[in-house]
Amino acid sequence: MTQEQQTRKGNAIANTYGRVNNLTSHERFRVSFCTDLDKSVLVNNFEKRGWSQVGSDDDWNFYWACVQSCRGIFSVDSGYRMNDNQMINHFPNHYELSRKDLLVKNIKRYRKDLERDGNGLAEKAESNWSNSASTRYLHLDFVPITFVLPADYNMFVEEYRKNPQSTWIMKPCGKSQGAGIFLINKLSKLKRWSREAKNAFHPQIAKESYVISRYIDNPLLIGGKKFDLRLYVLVTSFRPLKAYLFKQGFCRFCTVKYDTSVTELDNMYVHLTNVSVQKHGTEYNSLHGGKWSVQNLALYLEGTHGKEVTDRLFGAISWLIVHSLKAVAPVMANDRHCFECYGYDIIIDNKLKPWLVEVNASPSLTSTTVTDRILKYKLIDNILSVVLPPDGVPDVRWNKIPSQDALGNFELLLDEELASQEDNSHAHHNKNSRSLGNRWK
Ligand SMILES: Nc1ncnc2c1ncn2[C@@H]1O[C@H](COP(=O)(O)OP(=O)(O)OP(=O)(O)O)[C@@H](O)[C@H]1O
Repeated sequence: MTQEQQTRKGNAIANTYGRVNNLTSHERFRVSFCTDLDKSVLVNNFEKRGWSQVGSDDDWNFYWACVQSCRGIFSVDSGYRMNDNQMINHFPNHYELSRKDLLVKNIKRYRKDLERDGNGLAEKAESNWSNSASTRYLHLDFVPITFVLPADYNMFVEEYRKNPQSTWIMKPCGKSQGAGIFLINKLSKLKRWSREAKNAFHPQIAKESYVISRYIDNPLLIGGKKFDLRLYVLVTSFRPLKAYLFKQGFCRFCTVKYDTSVTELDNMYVHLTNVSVQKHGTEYNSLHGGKWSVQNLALYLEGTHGKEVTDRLFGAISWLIVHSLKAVAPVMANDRHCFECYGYDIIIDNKLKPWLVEVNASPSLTSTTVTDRILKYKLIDNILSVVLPPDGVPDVRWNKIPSQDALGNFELLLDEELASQEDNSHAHHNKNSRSLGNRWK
């Protein structure tokens, strides 16, 4: 940032403080917003609230930023200090949750910490994956076994040799929308790729790191097709953890029937559920966009597997989300100006076990269908009413306790502050767990 930009920013902040100090009523405070994303679901929501748009170098109160801008704002070099009437939609180090390699690293550390403390959650048991006995976490086993390449190459080979029949999925850590992803079922394929990618596995010269994860090759299929779940989770604080789950998630279906044969291994229309991949397929239907609401999924599952099983699955999904957040909470910079809406990608296997595939810090706000647009508009509307105080003016001094009405389609997933205020927090947790399965209805 240039000297001049810094001075302008400093003035802007001083102006805002001045305005706040003289504020006698909400009417006198015109909220100004700034956004890097030209999305109607965002801008319409801001304008509906009577907010006015300003540039990022101006005096903003609410910034819906892309992660790059956010990095700039929080960088030490920028010298930027936010005032009490400014809020932004990312935590400074959200990548601890949203980067594929860091998510796995944090979950591994979380399990180890719990194990060291003798916590029952870290209980282990012998498991039989692909007929080879190994020890697995009983409860905290919700992320497919993953290694970071090139760093963990030797560990990966060791694991691979235990189950040479299994399939693995390679994903570049810094990309999204299915870019650069491929499946492998032979070590030789990985070695060939490494040679062709010019020393991709040489730690000193590797340009990009990858994660390699066990491929969930037994996904639950509906109509013979693979799908994943996109759920939205809003976090308003990491310490204490306050998280909300949006009840209107959806399933994203592949356009081509699932097929595990080797000949289809490179067919991404069979294996990757990303809309950005599927929309290029000849079978893509732009009316429904290959999507199903999570409510439809629940009804389908209740019909095919029964209510109890369905409730248990949704309870397990909520549980998985809570523990992924707890895993990163200690390392998150808990800046009170920040909130974040994460896009959780979950695959359900044919034993109805949910697996966490990825967490997105900037879930797509592009609408591929009319239903999509309505859903995303509502999502933003509800996010705003949860993160803002009742008068609608950004203020980080607010106690962050939204009213029941303000939640809209969000449901409280976890509020550690509230839980610790309960006389018996254990009883509170059990009460919470029991209701988890019902929160999607
Ligand atoms: N371990 C796995 N087992 C089975 N399928 C997987 C696995 N990991 C990823 N996939 C499939 O690949 C798709 C892309 O994976 P992922 O979401 O991790 O990558 P991405 O390119 O970063 O996508 P996004 O645009 O959501 O960020 C998933 O939506 C899922 O369908």
